[in-house]
Amino acid sequence: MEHVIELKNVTKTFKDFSIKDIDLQVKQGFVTGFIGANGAGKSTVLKIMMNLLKPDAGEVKVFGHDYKTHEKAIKDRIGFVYDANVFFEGLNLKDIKRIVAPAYKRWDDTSFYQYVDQFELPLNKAIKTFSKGMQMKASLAIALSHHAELIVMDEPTAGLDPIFRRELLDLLQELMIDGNRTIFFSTHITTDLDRIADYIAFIRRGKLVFNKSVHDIAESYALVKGRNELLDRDTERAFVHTHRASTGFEALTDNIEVVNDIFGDMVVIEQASLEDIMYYLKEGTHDV
Ligand SMILES: Nc1ncnc2c1ncn2[C@@H]1O[C@H](COP(=O)(O)OP(=O)(O)OP(=O)(O)O)[C@@H](O)[C@H]1O
Repeated sequence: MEHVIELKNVTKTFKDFSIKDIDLQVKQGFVTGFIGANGAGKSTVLKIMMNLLKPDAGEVKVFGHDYKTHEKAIKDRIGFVYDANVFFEGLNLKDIKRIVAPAYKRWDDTSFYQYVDQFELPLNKAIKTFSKGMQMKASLAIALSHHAELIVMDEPTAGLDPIFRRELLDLLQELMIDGNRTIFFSTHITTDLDRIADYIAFIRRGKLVFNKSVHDIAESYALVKGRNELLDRDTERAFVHTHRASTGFEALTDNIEVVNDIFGDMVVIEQASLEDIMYYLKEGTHDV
């Protein structure tokens, strides 16, 4: 099985927003980061992947199976982490463990208590008294304690302090040593992705712009800087988006060869960060 998650032509329409015709395949054994501006549709896609939301049209397959026939078997193999209150607020972590553990075939108590210890979580305090970061850690401890092959997370590092954030990324990297595991997570913190992501999926206004390896992204995109006089209607076509300032222009290209042909050494070409790519593609003039 090459792809653990496959979305085909997935569409979901809300009153003021829609997910349009999403085709997305998540590769097994890799970490894929899911990025996009606020309101681009990341949580909606994650919920569709988790069968918490039904698409209006299209196909969703996880581990090659359909939720209609294999919901329990699929969920057994996924650890899902998100920041909304998944748990009954009045309960403590011990109670929650008692409720959740029997639902999983491969629940591992030792692992659970190890994470509780490592994340310094109190077992007997009501979840509603937990800080946002502690709630995320609790959600993680549960998700990681049943040997999930697929870990799906909605902004797992949001609300975490920088030290724990780094520890979490290290932990996720350790989990990936088992070559069968797959991680798919959304984030706004692109430096997290620089640390651990193999693939990046980028969504803009409900449409998937790309799903590429970090290597391909580094090869495809570049930031170009030069004097404004170099720009005209023709030369500007080499760019996805151009930003002019009084001191000169800065632009994103997805075709470095063409930029080299047109401008030669009259421009400076630099590697584009994920943040640059997100910023320029947000306003981009054409799809890629
Ligand atoms: N149940 C719903 N009913 C109506 N509109 C919804 C519903 N759920 C989400 N939306 C709308 O869909 C759009 C996308 O929301 P979504 O939460 O998927 O974005 P996101 O990319 O996860 O954003 P953020 O980065 O801010 O968390 C938003 O405009 C939101 O208001």
